[in-house]
Amino acid sequence: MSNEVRLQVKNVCKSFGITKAVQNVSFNINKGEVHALIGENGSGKSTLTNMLTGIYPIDSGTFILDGKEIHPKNQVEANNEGVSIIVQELGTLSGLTVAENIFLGHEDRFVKAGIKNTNAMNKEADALLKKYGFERIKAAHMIDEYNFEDRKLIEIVKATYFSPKIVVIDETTTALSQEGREELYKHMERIRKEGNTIIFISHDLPEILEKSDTITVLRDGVYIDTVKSKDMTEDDLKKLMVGREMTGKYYRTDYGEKVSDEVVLSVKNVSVPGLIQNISFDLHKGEILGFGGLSESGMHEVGKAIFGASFDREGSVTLADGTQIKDIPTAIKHEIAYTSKDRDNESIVINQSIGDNICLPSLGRLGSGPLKFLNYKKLNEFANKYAKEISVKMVNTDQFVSELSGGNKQKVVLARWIGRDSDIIVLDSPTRGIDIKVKQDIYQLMDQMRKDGKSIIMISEELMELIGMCDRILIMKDGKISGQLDRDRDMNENSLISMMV
Ligand SMILES: Nc1ncnc2c1ncn2[C@@H]1O[C@H](COP(=O)(O)OP(=O)(O)OP(=O)(O)O)[C@@H](O)[C@H]1O
Repeated sequence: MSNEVRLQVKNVCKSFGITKAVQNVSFNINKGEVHALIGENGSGKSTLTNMLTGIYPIDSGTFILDGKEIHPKNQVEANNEGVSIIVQELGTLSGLTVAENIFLGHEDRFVKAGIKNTNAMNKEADALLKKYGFERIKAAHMIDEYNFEDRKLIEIVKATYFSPKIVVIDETTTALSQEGREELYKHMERIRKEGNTIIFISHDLPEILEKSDTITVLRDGVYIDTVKSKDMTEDDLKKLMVGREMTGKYYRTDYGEKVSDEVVLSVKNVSVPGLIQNISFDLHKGEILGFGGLSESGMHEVGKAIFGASFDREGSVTLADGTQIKDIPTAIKHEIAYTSKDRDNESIVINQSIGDNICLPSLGRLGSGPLKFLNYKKLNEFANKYAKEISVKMVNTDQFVSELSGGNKQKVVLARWIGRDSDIIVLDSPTRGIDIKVKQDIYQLMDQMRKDGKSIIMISEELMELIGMCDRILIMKDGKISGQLDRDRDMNENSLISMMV
C-alpha cells in the first residue's frame, strides 16, 4: 500500500428533497489500498459512490482522481476515467447476453465498418470468464439464464477486466456464498497488488477488519473519521458508526431448550428438476430451522419450493391441518411468509410506496365490511406502525421504495411480513445489507417470534447467524440435505463448512 493519494473527495454534497444524504464530505483515498466505507443503513455510502461512478449527479463539491477533477455523467464516462462499480443489487441487464453485459457501453471496440463482430466479442468475453475461473458461465448465453450469484460474478468481470484505477464494491459479499466471496477476495487482492484502489462497502465488520487497509466512517451523511484497520476492533467500529456504545445481546443466548414436537409444516420428497432432490424435513412449532450450504447447493430453492414459487416442483409441502401448499396464493392464505434473496425483483414492488408494500400481503385483513373496503387512514396507520417497529429510515410511508437505501429496502420486506403476523416465516438471507444495530433488532424479533410459537426457516450464507439463531441447521450439498446439526454452544463455522464442501 502506498501513501500516494489516488482520490480526493472534497466537500461533496447531495440531497434528495429534504433528505441530506451526503453533507460536505471530504477525505482522501490512497493508491493500492482497500478503503472500506462503513456506516449504518442510510448513512450515505451508496449515494457517495454513486456520484463518483456517474450514477447520480453531484450537487456540489469535487472528486479529484490522480490530481484531475472528474465529472462522470454516467457509468460509461466513469469507466473511461478509470472508475467502475459493482452495485448493491443487480447491475446486469436482462435481455442481453453475458458478453453484451460485460462490454455494455464499450461495444465500439468490436464494431468495424458499422458492423458489430459478435463472435469476436463472445470470444473475448469467454477468455475473460476463463481467466477469472468462471468458465461455467458462457459469453453467448442470455444473462437471464444465470442466477443472482452468477450475475454478481459476471459483474466482477465487467467492473474489473480493464484494470480500473478505482473499483467500488458496494455491499456485494452478502449477495455471494462462501465460494463467491473467496473469488471476490482473490480479485480484490489482485487489484490491490496492481496498485489500484478498492472502495469496499460492507456491513460485515469482521470482513472489513480482515480485508481493508483503511476505513472511513459516515454517519447520517456526515464524515466521521478515517482510521487504519489494524488499529481497530469491532467494538471500536460499532461505536464510530452508531455514535455510542452498543449494549444488549446480539444472537440468542439460550441453549438446551427443547423444541416442541408439534409439526407445523411437513416437506416430503420435494424435488425441482436440476435444483433440489428429494428434500424431506419437518418444521416444528416455535422452531428456528436453518439452511446452510454453498451457492449451488439448492438451499435458496428450498425456500421457493415451500412458498409454492418453484416451477415443476414434485413432492409435497403439507401444513398441520393437511392443506397442501402448491402455489403462492395458497401459501399466503395459510399464513406463510417468504422473503427472497433477490430482494428488488422478488420481494418488493420497487415502484410502489413503502406503505403499499407493507400493506400488500395484509390487504385481505385490513379491508372492512363484506366487500373488504380499504380505508386510507387505517392502511396508513398500519404501514406506519410496522415501518417504525423495524426503524425504516424514510421521509414518510408515501415515499417510493426505490428511493430507500439498500438496508432500508430490506427492512420494508421484513416489515410487511411482521405486519402479516404469519405463523410460518421463510426468510432467505433476511439480514443481507442490514446494519449491525438493525440486525440486532431482527435477531431479537426472531427470538420473540419463536417464543410466541411462530416457526421460522432461515436460509443464510452467514454461518454465524445460523449458529447464533437456529435450533437446528440442515446443510445442503448438490441439491440434497447432506447433514444436520443441532443447536450447541460449541458449534463453530468449521463444523458447518466441513459438511458443505
Ligand atoms: N434516489 C433517491 N431518492 C430519494 N432518497 C434517496 C435516494 N437514494 C438514496 N436516498 C436517501 O439517501 C440516504 C442515504 O442513502 P444511501 O443509499 O446512500 O445509504 P447507504 O449508507 O448506502 O445505506 P445502506 O447501508 O442501507 O445501503 C437515505 O436516507 C436514502 O433514503
